[in-house]
Amino acid sequence: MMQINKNRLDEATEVLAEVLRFEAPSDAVLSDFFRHNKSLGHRDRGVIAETVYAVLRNRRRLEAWCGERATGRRLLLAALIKVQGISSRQLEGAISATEQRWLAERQAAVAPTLSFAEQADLPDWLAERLAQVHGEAQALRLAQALNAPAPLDLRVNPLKAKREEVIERLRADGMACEPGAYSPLAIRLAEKPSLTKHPLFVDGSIEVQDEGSQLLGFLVGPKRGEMVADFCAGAGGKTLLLGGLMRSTGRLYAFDTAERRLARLKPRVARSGLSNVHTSAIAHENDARLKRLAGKLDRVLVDAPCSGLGTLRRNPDLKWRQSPKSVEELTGKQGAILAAAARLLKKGGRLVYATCSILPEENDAIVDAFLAAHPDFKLLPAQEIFAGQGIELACGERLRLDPMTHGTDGFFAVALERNG
Ligand SMILES: C[S@@+](CC[C@H](N)C(=O)[O-])C[C@H]1O[C@@H](n2cnc3c(N)ncnc32)[C@H](O)[C@@H]1O
Repeated sequence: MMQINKNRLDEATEVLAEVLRFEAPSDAVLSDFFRHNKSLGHRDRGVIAETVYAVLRNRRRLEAWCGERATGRRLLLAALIKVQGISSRQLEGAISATEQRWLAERQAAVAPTLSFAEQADLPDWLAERLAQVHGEAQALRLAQALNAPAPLDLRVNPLKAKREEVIERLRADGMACEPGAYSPLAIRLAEKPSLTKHPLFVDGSIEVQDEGSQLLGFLVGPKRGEMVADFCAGAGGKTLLLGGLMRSTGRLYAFDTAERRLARLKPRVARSGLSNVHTSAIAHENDARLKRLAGKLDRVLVDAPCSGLGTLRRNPDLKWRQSPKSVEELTGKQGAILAAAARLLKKGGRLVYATCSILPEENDAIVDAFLAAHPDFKLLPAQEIFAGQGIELACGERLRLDPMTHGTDGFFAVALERNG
């Protein structure tokens, strides 16, 4: 049972006020806060982060429960009681007499009637959009799965270790874990221990990566000796997997427009033991540096910048930070990046378009428009690509993953082959 005290509650109140301004990603606001409050111990940090995230995940239901004047502080108290199962007695030493009276009054009040969007704990626009796509009942189940915390998944680096050995070692170290359901390299932990100092992490045998994200690497399916590009590599979660599947042979370009993100890839590449990765910051998707690669690559992954709404389990703030307007802006970029990346492929080469979004406008709509404008590309059924690697996943042509059905984050991906 979580231990709450006055200090933890006051610190959480302070950082939540900053988080609820939604000017920066919540994980960045929290890390910054902890960096400036070094006296907080590991446990304090855990409790504060968990409670802030409980508010972000359940904000609409908690606001309704609080009634009028749902301040950040009240939302925290509501989250402790309604989400984290703390009793008002346990809170007595941590809160004022006025707050105790307010809590007692709210607990005695009749439960409010919730709208569909409040039940789904999504902004109205997103709840409506998901209901249009899936129908209300299914949209509600999907929302509930997206509003729950994610498990911790690891990916084994095939250059350094075997999955069974890693599982054995983690279990010997007291960590309950199971092989992933789909990715041959995935391990799912029962809890969320900090692993950054674990010898297997330090020596590059494991990385933290959602199992769904791993499946995108298998859809690219690069072979030894090939020329491959990870066009939107970021900090390189997928680059590392692609490099491992290539057994560190051939050439793997990691491009991104954000130099700071690419910089975070460097130490990860060093740990992984890969020697085939070439990182390069580009100014935009039509950067002149890409010209010399036109028509030369065997495989290109476009892990496009997207709303991230498939990752609400890990980034619940995104549902409050995205809007129809931000999604529209992203769709323009996605189409342009896909068209530019396609030029790098040689005949017979494979292009994978992927997002961690659950919105058709960022997914099918982008691929359909691309296929209409590029008759020299055709879809390769994702299910067959997986089956060829011994991965059983009944996904048909286009891969759609979601936490409700697969226990992974929400992802969309298609594989396209250049024929002309
Ligand atoms: C979904 S993230 C990539 C995550 C990364 N592949 C991973 O697995 O960790 C999308 C990335 O696209 C990058 N990006 C945005 N615009 C771009 C462009 N025009 N060309 C290439 N990359 C771009 C962003 O900086 C961001 O790192």
